[in-house]
Amino acid sequence: MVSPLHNSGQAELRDDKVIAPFGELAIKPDIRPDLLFRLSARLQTTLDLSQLLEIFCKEIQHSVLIDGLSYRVRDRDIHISMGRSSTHSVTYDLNTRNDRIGELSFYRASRFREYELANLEGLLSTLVYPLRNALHYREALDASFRDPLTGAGNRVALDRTLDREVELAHRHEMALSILMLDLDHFKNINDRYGHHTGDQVLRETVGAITDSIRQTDICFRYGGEEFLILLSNANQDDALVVAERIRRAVALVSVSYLDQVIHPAASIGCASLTFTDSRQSLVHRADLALYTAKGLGRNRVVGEAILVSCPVEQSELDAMENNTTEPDVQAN
Ligand SMILES: Nc1nc2c(ncn2[C@@H]2O[C@H](COP(=O)(O)OP(=O)(O)OP(=O)(O)O)[C@@H](O)[C@H]2O)c(=O)[nH]1
Repeated sequence: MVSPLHNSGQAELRDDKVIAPFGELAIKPDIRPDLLFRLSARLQTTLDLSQLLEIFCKEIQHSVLIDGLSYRVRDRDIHISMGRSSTHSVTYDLNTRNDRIGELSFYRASRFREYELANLEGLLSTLVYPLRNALHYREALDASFRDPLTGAGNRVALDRTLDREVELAHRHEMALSILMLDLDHFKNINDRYGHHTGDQVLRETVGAITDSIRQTDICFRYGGEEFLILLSNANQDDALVVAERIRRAVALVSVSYLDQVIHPAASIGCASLTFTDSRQSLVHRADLALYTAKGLGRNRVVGEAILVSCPVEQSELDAMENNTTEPDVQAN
């Protein structure tokens, strides 16, 4: 499985596999063939990164004792740890010819001996390809839950996430709010400046939204120019504060078209989970709040308190429909 070690200190795997660099190695790995065989068979059984590393961590103990390991892929925001981190560690930068597949560190209370490092490196050779496949799988999975234009979560992701979050919030009696955001007069932006500019506005809007929320909150593209923002552990007051922050951030978005600068505006409706809410009723109330925000003149945030204390008649909404602000356009 593993070629002899070169003087350069790199262990090269057959085909295109390379683990580099290993440092000054003089000792060849001495691993029982049955262990290598079983390890590589077990690593073929899953595409889940955590499971893969768990299998690896458990199986290699037959050859090298470790207290824990940690795997990190910096540019993909992946960090998985298991076991304990101890005083002594050794870190490998894992690569195939075409992919950098992250850093793997092993921890132990006592120093690693040379022959143990040689064995670790031999064992790593069985992990490289399965790890690369698991990373590709995770990438594909991520992509299938993302809107390709804006990078926001798509409807499939929304359906799965919202059901789960509503159930969890009910079970643990935790607050949960959603914001329904719709860009104002977006059709005019498309009509005047073209779809390409419209697309750019959508992308920048999602950037402004994600910069305004916590990492645990999620932005989904609900429809064309409509977004649903899921705020975990946020009650109505929290949600209104976040919504206003988002509204302001969207108003600061600027997209250039020839000598003009387009500033979009957004209307936002908020709804917070009650004991009796289902996912559908929660979304429906956020939609109603959004509808009210549009009716009240757009470019504003409306919470449920307004719906309760100041119901807006349909006739009023219709009258207000004709009296609204358009996207702001400035000439340079
Ligand atoms: N550029 C671009 N436009 C889109 C996309 N998806 C939907 N749209 C456009 O979004 C526009 C939505 O228009 P409307 O539903 O009339 O809403 P609006 O003009 O924003 O008006 P209000 O919501 O009432 O303020 C339509 O012109 C759609 O073609 C997209 O992916 N890219």
